[in-house]
Parts: sequence; C-alpha cells; structure tokens
Amino acid sequence: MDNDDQLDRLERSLITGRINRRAFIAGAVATGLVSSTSAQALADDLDQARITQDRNTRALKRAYDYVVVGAGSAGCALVGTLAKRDPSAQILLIEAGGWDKAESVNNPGLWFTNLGTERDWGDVAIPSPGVNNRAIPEHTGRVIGGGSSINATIWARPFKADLDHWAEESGDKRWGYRHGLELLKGAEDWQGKPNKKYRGTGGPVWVQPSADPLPLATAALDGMREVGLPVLEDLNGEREVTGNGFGYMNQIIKDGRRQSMARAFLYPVLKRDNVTVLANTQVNKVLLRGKTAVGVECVRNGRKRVFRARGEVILSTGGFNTPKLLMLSGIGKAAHLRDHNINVEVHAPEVGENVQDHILHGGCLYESPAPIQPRNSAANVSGYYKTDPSFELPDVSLVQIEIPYASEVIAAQYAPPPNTWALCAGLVAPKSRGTVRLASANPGKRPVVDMKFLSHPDDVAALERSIEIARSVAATAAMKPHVVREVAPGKTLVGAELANFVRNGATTYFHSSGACRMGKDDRAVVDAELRVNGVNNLRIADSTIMPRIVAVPTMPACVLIGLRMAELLTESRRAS
Ligand SMILES: Cc1cc2nc3c(=O)[nH]c(=O)nc-3n(C[C@H](O)[C@H](O)[C@H](O)COP(=O)(O)OP(=O)(O)OC[C@H]3O[C@@H](n4cnc5c(N)ncnc54)[C@H](O)[C@@H]3O)c2cc1C
Repeated sequence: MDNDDQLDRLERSLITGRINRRAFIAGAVATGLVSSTSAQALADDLDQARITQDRNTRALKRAYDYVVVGAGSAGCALVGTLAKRDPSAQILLIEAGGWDKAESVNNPGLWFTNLGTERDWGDVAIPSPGVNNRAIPEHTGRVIGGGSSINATIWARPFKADLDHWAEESGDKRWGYRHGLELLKGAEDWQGKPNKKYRGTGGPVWVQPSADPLPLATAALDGMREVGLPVLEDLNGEREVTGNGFGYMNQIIKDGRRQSMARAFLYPVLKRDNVTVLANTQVNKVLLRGKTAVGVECVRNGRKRVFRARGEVILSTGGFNTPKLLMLSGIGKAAHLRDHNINVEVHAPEVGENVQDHILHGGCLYESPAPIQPRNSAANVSGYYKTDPSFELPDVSLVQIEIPYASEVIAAQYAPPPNTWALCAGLVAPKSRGTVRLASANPGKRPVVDMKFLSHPDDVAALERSIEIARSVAATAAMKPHVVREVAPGKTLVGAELANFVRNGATTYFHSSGACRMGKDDRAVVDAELRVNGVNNLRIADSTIMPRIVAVPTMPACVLIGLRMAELLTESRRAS
C-alpha cells in the first residue's frame, strides 16, 4: 500500500469512527504526506463530519424539510448542492447500502469486483429474444455514492442533441444543452488542457484525462486516425456538439483513487448540521395522505421507521428501484398494481415503461504479443461517430478495453488467451425499450426487468456497423505491433452470421434509464420540474427521468439531474 492509500484509509477510518483523532493524526504524519499542522486541520474537518453525523443519526427527528432517498450519483449531487444553497433546510438522505469503505470502491482498477457483492442490487434482465434469449445482468450500485462508487469512472457529458431533446420533450428549455453545459461546467474540476468554452475548473468533481495511457491505447487512436475517424484532444466539449470524436477518456480518478459523487458532493457537507445521512436503511414505501407525499416508511436495523417530510420527498433510487418504489406506494399502472393487491393511489400508466440501456458488445478480441497491465479502469480510449452526418446522434461507438472483455457466449466460443484486449462496439443510441414490473408486493423481492434488448432491428444494424469499423481499426498499420491475431470474430461475418455474433456478444453498460419518463404530456411520469404527475410533494431525480437515454455513459447526466433538482427545490422554497 502506498502513502496516498494509507492516508485515504485513515480518512475513511476516522470519518466512519473506526479510529480516533489521535490515531488519525499519528498515522497521517507517518505517511510523510502531511505535516502535523495540516494533519490536525484535516482531522478537524473529518472529525467534525463524523461527530455531526453521529449526533444527527442518534437524534433522528420525526420530520425533515426534505427526505431524499438514495445516495447515488444524482442524490449526492442534489444533497451536496442543496445543503450549501439552503442552509436552513433540514435534509435527511436515506441510503440502503453501507458507507463506501471497500478497497474495491476506492481503487478504480477493481471496479468490476464489486459486481455481485452487497454493493450491487444484482438484477438480471429476463431472457430477451434479441440477444438469443440470454439473461443479461443489469448491475446497479447499492452503497453510498450508488453507481458512482462502483462504476468504471468514465466522465462523458451528454451530447447537445441529447439535452436539446430533453428540453423539447419536457417543454422547458432549461433542460437543454445551454443550461446543462453551464451546470456541468460549474460542477467540474477539469485537470486537462484548459478550455473556457467547454470545461470548468474549481468545481467539486475531479475529472482528468486518462493518466499515463498504455502504448496500446495510443496505437488505437493512431489506428482510428488511419481509417479516417476524427480524433480529439479532449473527448468532452466539441464532440458534444458535432456528435463525432474519439480520444482518451475523461475519468473521475485522482492520484489513482476514485473520486465518486459521494466524495465530490456529499463528504463536503457531512459536517453541516442540516444534513443527516442514514446508511443501511431501505425505504419500502412513500407515504401518501390523499394525493400528497408526507414521508417514507423504511427498515433500519430490522425495525420499521417512518420519517415525515415537511416539504418534499425526492426519490433518487436509480434505474430499477425508483419504479419499484413508486409501484409499492400505489403509484403505477392500475391493473398491474391490482394484480399485486396494492391499493391504487394514482394511476400512472408509464411507471416502469420506456426503460433503456446501452449495449457493449464483447466483442472483437485481439491477442497481444505481450501481457497487458491495464491502466486506470482498464478502458482508456473510446469515441462516437455518425456514419451519416444527417443522424441526430452517433450510430457507431467504440471502446477499447485492456482485458479480454467478452460475453459468456463469445468467451466460450473463442477461448481468448489472457493477453487479449478488446475493441468493443457500443450501441449508444438504442431504439429498443423495455419494462420494469413488480414481481411481488413484498419489498424484499427484486422487480422483473425485461430490457427487450436488440428488439429494434436498427439496433442490430448499428452494432454491425460498429463491429466493421472496430475490425478495420484493429487491422491498421498503427495497431500491428499489438495484434498477433484476431481472436474473435476471426473472419469477416456477413448476414445472419454477423447478426448472431452481435446478439451473442451483447452485454450492457449498466446504464439503466428512462423508467419514469419526464414529459409535458399527461402520460409522462414526471413533469419538467420532476414532480410525479398526480402527486403533490413527490419528485424524482435520477436516471429514470430521462425521456431518452443519453448517448454516453450516464453518470454525468445523472449529476446534471441532481443539480437541476437542487435548483428547482431552491426556487420553489424561495417562491413559497
Ligand atoms: C458497474 C457499473 C459501471 C458503470 N460505469 C459507468 C461509467 O464508467 N461512467 C458512467 O458515466 N456511468 C457508469 N455507470 C452508470 C452510472 O453509474 C449510473 O447511471 C448512475 O450512477 C445512476 O445514477 P442514479 O443517481 O440514477 O442512481 P444510482 O447511482 O444507482 O443511485 C441510486 C442509489 O439509491 C439507493 N437505493 C435504491 N433503492 C433504495 C431504497 N429503496 N432505499 C434506500 N436507498 C435506495 C441505491 O443503493 C443507490 O445508492 C456504471 C454503472 C455500473 C453499475
């Protein structure tokens, strides 16, 4: 363990009460990274956060101004921003998972080892015919920080076309690119080449270009240039407007450690009296009086508890849990609720509809002449391309992965050797849409996730185009030193064979979105101010409100949703 790691561990141990202040200072000075004075200042800060949270959670109140459920990407951005902006507002943040202490959370190279652990809700989509009836896992984070604590750390901001579409769907131009860019720039602490037009510095989210990329990654970019793909110095910025561009990824990694949205937004407000974070507490129901949300019912330490909201309840529980929670609370399609003997409080026909995710194809595989030591989160180059300039969004996307990334079918069929890397085709603008339904009225049961992957023929065609381009990049002179042979598919596939390779290789990016669509029409689940239609004092801020999934990894879009919610709540409170 290096000294940075030691300091990081000490910080976490102090904040979660595992060591005392004296042990922290002694340990911090011993790392050689901080002087005794700055160790004391740091301890003051962390100690204060711990003392405040200890005190607040021991003296829980019956009612708070805001009850926010879910400390994920959006929830952390919301609470961190709101707590500062409105210090008089008492905020309760309830999270089902535990604190983000695990090494696999903090070390970005270990992100995938969180999958299938207690930090993952562990959903698996039911078999979809479009992927040859395979049941594909749909992981989501269950820990402080949510997805941002277990994800692949990629920071890719939405396209202009994504956000302008949201503005059109919601009827509110503040959801458009112009305002979205302003909010995301304000959130960023960009470490790459300065760019006033597109990038922000000094904000809470540490973002850096892939640190110290492998020659393999550099060669991939050279190969892309060779086949005529546009390679950019920064993968955020210009790409958002043109819809085209490849480059080194942006990542939320600082000194080799993950900077989750909990780290960015939540930790800095933990020492505020107006914030109480309840970890290891699962909300099972939103409580309604008539058509007004008045609080939540949850389970903490095996005991049922109720917390009231004087103001509003905000659900930030993510891709599958938000529709589930609404339905358990009697808000959903009436017939479906009745099937589970749940009282229909509000007939909301689209709760659990419109669900989307990106497809990552695993994949086109290449044997390297030498073993590969992956850098950062093992994926450092990616990009987007419109094969027809008239397309609104890119149909082609590629991600280079420095391990043999393959679906279970492709892995079994091609048996890639360990020193294999992948150039994965990505489907970032899917047309297929699925559903989330209750399996049972028992909150302990996971919902039925039917993603209907690749049910739209355009999705298969787009992946076929990406695969063709991936293979042409891997065949360039620039890539020659890194390719002993193409392991998969190993030959040019056409027609049904190619479609089958697409369907067998499909996996997801774990970007579940859209189950509680925002729109200006009556059927939409939330309106432009993210209020649940038909219910007072209940709003949603998470990936589920996307009318259409953004064509990039979803964490920054979720941060944007959290930031926008903080704006909306502050405006409402001022107006009242
Ligand atoms: C393995 C993986 C890799 C990914 N890689 C990337 C990437 O590299 N880049 C990127 O941009 N995106 C990535 N994503 C997606 C991204 O992390 C998510 O889209 C994003 O975190 C979603 O934000 P959210 O606020 O909607 O929900 P989440 O971040 O999922 O947060 C929801 C929170 O609510 C809590 N919760 C749920 N139900 C309850 C309940 N009933 N009571 C209390 N708490 C509850 C959950 O435990 C969770 O902490 C990845 C996701 C995963 C899972």
